Amino acid sequence: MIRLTGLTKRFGGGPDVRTALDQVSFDVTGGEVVALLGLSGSGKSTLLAQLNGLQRPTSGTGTVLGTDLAGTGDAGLRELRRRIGFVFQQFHLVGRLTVLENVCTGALGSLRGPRLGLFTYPRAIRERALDGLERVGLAGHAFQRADTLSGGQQQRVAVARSLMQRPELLLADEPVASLDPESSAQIMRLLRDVADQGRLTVLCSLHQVDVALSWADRIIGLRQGRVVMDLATRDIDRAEVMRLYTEVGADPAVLPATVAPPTGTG
Ligand SMILES: Nc1ncnc2c1ncn2[C@@H]1O[C@H](COP(=O)(O)OP(=O)(O)OP(=O)(O)O)[C@@H](O)[C@H]1O
Repeated sequence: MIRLTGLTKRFGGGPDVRTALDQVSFDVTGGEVVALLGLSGSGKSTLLAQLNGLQRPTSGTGTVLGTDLAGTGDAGLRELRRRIGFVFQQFHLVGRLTVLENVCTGALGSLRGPRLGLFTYPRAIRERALDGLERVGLAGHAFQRADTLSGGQQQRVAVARSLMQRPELLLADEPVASLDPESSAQIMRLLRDVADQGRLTVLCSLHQVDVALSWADRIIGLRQGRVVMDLATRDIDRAEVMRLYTEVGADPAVLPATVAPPTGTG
């Protein structure tokens, strides 16, 4: 599903060069649910942007769903992105459109030409979008303007929209950072259900250690762009994960041993 070997990403050059990812190596197998943890600036978003081909690595190799991240052209990377769902911290819904139409936009990658208005989408797409809303518990809000929903509801719509692509891999970048604890729990349960029912692989960056521990099969911890922790959640305790945040000045090389989780953690 995912194989990264020595993946490095640098921004800028000369004295201002910034290494966002430093020799990142790990594999993710199908159906795994992985939380990415680390301080602000540790490289989580950059890693997700590498995985969906939005940014190219500076060095190292990476393969996602069989696509070589460094060696594939722009068209090939666009094709890869059609197979990957993405959920962001900001939901990016179009506020003036109905909830249902927002979900339909998730299918645009498989349609030709732009669509303006719900009824310009094929009926099969509208039906699938409605099923998706049912799944996230919002079918009753289908014809409401998206900007009339709460933040938690909007994020559920965003999840339904991302599933319209029938993704093989779902990447989420701090999907609950702007939500209250109850809405956060709902979204994480939803992502877990979606992963379990669809045998979907999920990688999700998070700032909430407890959410990650109760939700993920595996935790990958980053510090200054390096993987310093890679453990199955069942083999890890909270104090160990907190070291990612507390030993701020520590050299990443001396942080908790990187332990590859056993295969089949999902
Ligand atoms: N486009 C860019 N140009 C220059 N530097 C960048 C760029 N994107 C990220 N960086 C730098 O790379 C490092 C990693 O950033 P990244 O956004 O991946 O961290 P993060 O762990 O996702 O942080 P946060 O939790 O705050 O979202 C940071 O030092 C950041 O300033």
